[in-house]
Amino acid sequence: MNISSLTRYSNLLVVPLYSTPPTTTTVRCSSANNIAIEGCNLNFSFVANQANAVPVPILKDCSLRIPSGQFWMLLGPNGCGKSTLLKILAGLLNPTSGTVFVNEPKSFVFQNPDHQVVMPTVDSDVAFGLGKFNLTNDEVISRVSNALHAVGLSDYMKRSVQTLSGGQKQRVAIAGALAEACKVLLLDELTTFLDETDQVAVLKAVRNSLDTSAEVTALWVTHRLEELEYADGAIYMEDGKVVMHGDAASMRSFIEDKQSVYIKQINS
Ligand SMILES: Nc1ncnc2c1ncn2[C@@H]1O[C@H](COP(=O)(O)OP(=O)(O)OP(=O)(O)O)[C@@H](O)[C@H]1O
Repeated sequence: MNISSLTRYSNLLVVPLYSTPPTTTTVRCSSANNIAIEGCNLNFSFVANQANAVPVPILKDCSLRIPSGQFWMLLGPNGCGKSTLLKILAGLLNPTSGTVFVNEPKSFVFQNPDHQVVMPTVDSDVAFGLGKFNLTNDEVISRVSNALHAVGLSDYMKRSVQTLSGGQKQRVAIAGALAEACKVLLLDELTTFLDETDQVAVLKAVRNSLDTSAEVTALWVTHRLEELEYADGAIYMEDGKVVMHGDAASMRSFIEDKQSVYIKQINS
């Protein structure tokens, strides 16, 4: 199922990146108009249980800024806070402090492909969210067909969703968001449950969706570093903090440096 048109956002705040020390990146809030996703000084804490109401900090002063029309990845080890940050950007969680701006409409696609599809056939699922737009039948058909084309599923229009692979279901969910003219796709570890062929197909579908429409921006949570080759930029988190924020080439060398330090440590 797509959660589309989530409405909570703060005022537009924006930000040039300023020069960065070697292992951390800081994003400063100011103003710019080509930014699709922005978080400024986001903190988030959970209260673990009512008996012990001491908040546990999960996100620590996280800032990020993603230009319109780009495919960015949110990387980092298990438990560092990626999904929490994504849910705050989606409006599914409220930050303890800090501000968020995300272009509307936005759509959140979940990790489990079986939670994505609600209708019996591919075309009816993609059309599911279009009822609110008061479109003619021809407009609905055109939107569904263009969206399925963008994700490489033009030949699947009349297929039963029950017969789709996990990756195909993810692509149907993305097509549903595109059909609704969604401007921001927030994608939470979509490749976790998929085999390698499906993983690549979903990545290519997102890449192609952005290449087809300059209006769409995507943020993709993953811990698979090899997926970086499809991205324009990336954010690397550790222990609730954003430690690197930059284009894909800078991120690759940052991660290679990190890996070589780690290899030296385990060999010494
Ligand atoms: N509802 C919750 N209550 C308490 N702690 C939580 C809750 N949800 C997440 N956490 C904790 O917050 C931290 C960050 O979790 P999050 O799911 O954002 O990390 P992640 O980087 O997405 O991890 P993964 O890659 O394993 O999915 C973890 O330590 C997790 O245990």
